[in-house]
Amino acid sequence: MSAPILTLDGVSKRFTKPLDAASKFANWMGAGYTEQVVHAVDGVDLSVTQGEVVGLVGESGCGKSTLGRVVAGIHPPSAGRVSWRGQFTDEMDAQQRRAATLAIQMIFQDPMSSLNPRLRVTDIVGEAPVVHGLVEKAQQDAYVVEMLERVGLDPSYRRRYPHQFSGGQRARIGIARALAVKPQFLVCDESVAALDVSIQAQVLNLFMKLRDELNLTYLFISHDLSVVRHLSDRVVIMYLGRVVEAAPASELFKGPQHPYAQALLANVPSITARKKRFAPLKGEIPSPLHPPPGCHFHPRCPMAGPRCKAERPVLKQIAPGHVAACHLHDGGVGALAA
Ligand SMILES: Nc1ncnc2c1ncn2[C@@H]1O[C@H](COP(=O)(O)OP(=O)(O)OP(=O)(O)O)[C@@H](O)[C@H]1O
Repeated sequence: MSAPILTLDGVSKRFTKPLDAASKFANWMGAGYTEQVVHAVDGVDLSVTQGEVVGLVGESGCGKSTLGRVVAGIHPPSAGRVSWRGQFTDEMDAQQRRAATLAIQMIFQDPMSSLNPRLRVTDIVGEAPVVHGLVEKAQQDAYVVEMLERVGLDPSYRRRYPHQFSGGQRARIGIARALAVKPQFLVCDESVAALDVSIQAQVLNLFMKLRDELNLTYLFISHDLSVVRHLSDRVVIMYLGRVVEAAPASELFKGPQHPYAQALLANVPSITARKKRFAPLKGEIPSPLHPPPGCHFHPRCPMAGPRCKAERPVLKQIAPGHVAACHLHDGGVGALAA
């Protein structure tokens, strides 16, 4: 296997929030709460190789977008390190950081809110490559035409504004804007979630065509397991800020090993129609303000034992390229480690 181009090593991201009304009231009663800390991402290790499509899945609020933003350099990690093409991002000089920022682009869910409504498409797509010196000002228009053609948009519409396009076309404008700075790695955050199913399929096909044409690598964030299954070489499952299982897509969908992954897959009718092997997921995801101790999933896990309440499971290899963080695969859930 080739060397990874992106590596996350124990990456965490915490956000501090001011006290809410309930906590302030509790303080008035003497509770002594200080600021609240959201543990959005908690000690994630991840490597991605050139040309890979990694699907990142999990319930709402588990930290997928935050992790994607750390990868794209939008959020600095609170702990741990990110390395891009063998170099730690916190050791890069300004020029190297700029190159990495251009190389890793993020495509967001809602193109309407991520495209400036006051700019014409030609400026949305063409400004950044000129600002970053990738294209001469005199070449900007021809370059925009090339980018729009690449994503399947009629370039004669380039003087229009975002609101004059359909949802699918706006998604393509967002993709053209990202491609215009010649990225190598795309973080797609729910990039097709807002689209009708038939348009989704077209945009997913475009992502795959671009991968082949431009040798792109993807971190594809989605809550939709059917989309991820269709697209990904490897799937990473997150629960409350942590990776609980990662495996080649075909292997994961055939035989998920972590009870959370099993429950998540059981919730997808298209995957479980023929075989009802696992019980669907029950209960609410706990708050990342107060994650449960030990295995974060233990309050909802049908297999949890005393060890799960006390000890954080680590990722263990189950098969080549297949890891899961569950005590069931690491000595059992029954007794506390000595
Ligand atoms: N800037 C921020 N400030 C404070 N809390 C944040 C911030 N960004 C995210 N969070 C919190 O971090 C946690 C993880 O959020 P995140 O958006 O990464 O999850 P997600 O899995 O992408 O969810 P969704 O699928 O709903 O987008 C949530 O509890 C969220 O409220």
